[in-house]
Parts: sequence; structure tokens; C-alpha cells
Amino acid sequence: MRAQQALHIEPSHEKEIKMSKITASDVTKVYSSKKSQFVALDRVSFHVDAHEFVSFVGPSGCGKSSLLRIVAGLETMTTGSLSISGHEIDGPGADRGMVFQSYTLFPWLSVRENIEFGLTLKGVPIFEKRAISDHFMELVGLQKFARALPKELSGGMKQRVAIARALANNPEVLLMDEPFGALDPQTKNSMQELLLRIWEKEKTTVIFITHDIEEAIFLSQRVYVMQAHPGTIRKEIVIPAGLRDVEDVKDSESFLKLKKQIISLIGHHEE
Ligand SMILES: Nc1ncnc2c1ncn2[C@@H]1O[C@H](COP(=O)(O)OP(=O)(O)OP(=O)(O)O)[C@@H](O)[C@H]1O
Repeated sequence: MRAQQALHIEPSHEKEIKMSKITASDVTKVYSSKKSQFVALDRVSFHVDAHEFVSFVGPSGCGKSSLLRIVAGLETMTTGSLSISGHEIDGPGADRGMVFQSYTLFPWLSVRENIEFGLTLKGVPIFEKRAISDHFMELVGLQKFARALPKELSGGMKQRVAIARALANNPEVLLMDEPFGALDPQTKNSMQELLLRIWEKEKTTVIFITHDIEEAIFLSQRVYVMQAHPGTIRKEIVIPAGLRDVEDVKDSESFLKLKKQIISLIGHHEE
């Protein structure tokens, strides 16, 4: 059987949109120590529909990472409920792929081996793994670096490998925690464009954490604006479809208006 047949990698326009959906109701997170208790998240409710790109933006300490770690199953919530496609989240799972700000590649593995890592763990046959890693290396433009080690790559390239690795496992949802936070502005811009192209092609559902308001507006269909002490959702902002269809979108009137609105919701002007 040919690799392509075994894999069922279909042209993107024919790929079925998954009906994955995240629903969070009154999620509260209290960090407790012997001496004190700290409410990091206070009754946070939100939803993410299949194929949606949703960002959470807010000041440092508003609980963005805590929330994402709870969705990832890496952290438990204190009270509340959280489900993916109707199933309660009770730990990490292959249905969620993660990309963090810090580069989390295995330094001793090549680009290809990093991308194939989860597939290797699952015992996916080699020809199938190769076809999957070829597909995702091409998607992120790293075909020529298949054998390179992470130390030979720039920050942007490392994050492209991390995205490819997360997607290679075919997750229902991609969870991204400030993935471009450590990149220089130019690389950050090109990574944002790349991520949008991938999102449109792969029909991925994305939850994206950032403190960069422009980034959230540029990438998302909806933005949840959070506030701190305790971490709550202040407002949900729907980004109009077609916002990006103009040249120099980040300087457009509609874009700047949204940016101003979010800055005033957050209540400070440091972004
Ligand atoms: N393991 C922990 N134990 C105690 N407090 C914690 C723990 N993790 C996070 N916190 C606290 O919870 C609050 C929310 O932290 P979190 O990292 O989720 O916020 P954030 O919005 O992602 O911040 P940043 O943008 O600075 O990364 C912070 O005040 C933080 O100090």
C-alpha cells in the first residue's frame, strides 16, 4: 500500500472539519500553600468552536498560562468544568497539541525525529511516519533541514518545528502559549502569517495565549480579554471577518479601533 493511501492525507479543501469544541464553565484555580491561598482564576467561562482561532489576552498574572495548562490537562482546576467534544478533561491527552514560548525540542533529535516523536511513541510504521513528517516539514518550510539538530536552527525555525511536531499528532486542538514571545519583531510577523496559512489549510482549532494585543487581533476570530487579581474574563471581542483583507492591516482604522478598545479594557498602555 502506498504511504499516501495508508495516511489518508487529503487535499485540505476536502478535509472534514472536525466537530471538536471546548466548553469551560466557571473554572476557578486557587494555588494553595501552607500559609496562603491565591485565586489565580475566578469563575472563568468560555467556549471554542471547531476550527475557531481564539486568543486570550491580558496583563501579566491574569492567569492566561494557568488557564491553558488546565485545558492541556497539565494543571488541575479547583472548581468548575471543562470539556472537549463533550468529554471532561481529566489529564493530558493526544487530542491536544501544545506549543510553548520556550523551545521544547529534544536537542539530540533531528528536525524530522522531533516531528515524528509522538508518532514513534504511538508505534506508527516508519513509511507512514516519513510521509507525515514530510507533509508537515513542507507545511512549515523546513524540508531542507530534516537532518538538522535544534542547535543549528534559529528561534523562528525551532518554533516552526514545534508547530509541525504538535500538528503531526493530529490533535483536535492546538494550544499555544506565547509561542512567538521570544522572537524578534520581523520573525514574529512572518510566524504569524505562517500560522494563519497553516490554520486555514489544516482547519485546526487553536487556543492562543498572548499579552500582545496586536498579535491577538491579527490572528484571531475571537479574543477573550482577561484582567488580573483575580483572573477573570472581562470581555469577549469578535474580530470582524475580512479585517485582514486590507493592506497594512495593523495600521487600518478598524484594527487600531479594536486595539484601542482592548487597551482600555485591560486598563493600561504598556502593550
Ligand atoms: N504554581 C503556582 N503556585 C502559586 N502561584 C502560581 C503558580 N502558578 C501561577 N501562579 C500565580 O497565578 C497567577 C497567574 O499566573 P499565570 O502564569 O497563569 O499568569 P499569566 O497571565 O500567564 O502571566 P504572564 O503573562 O506573566 O505569563 C500569578 O499571580 C502567578 O504568580
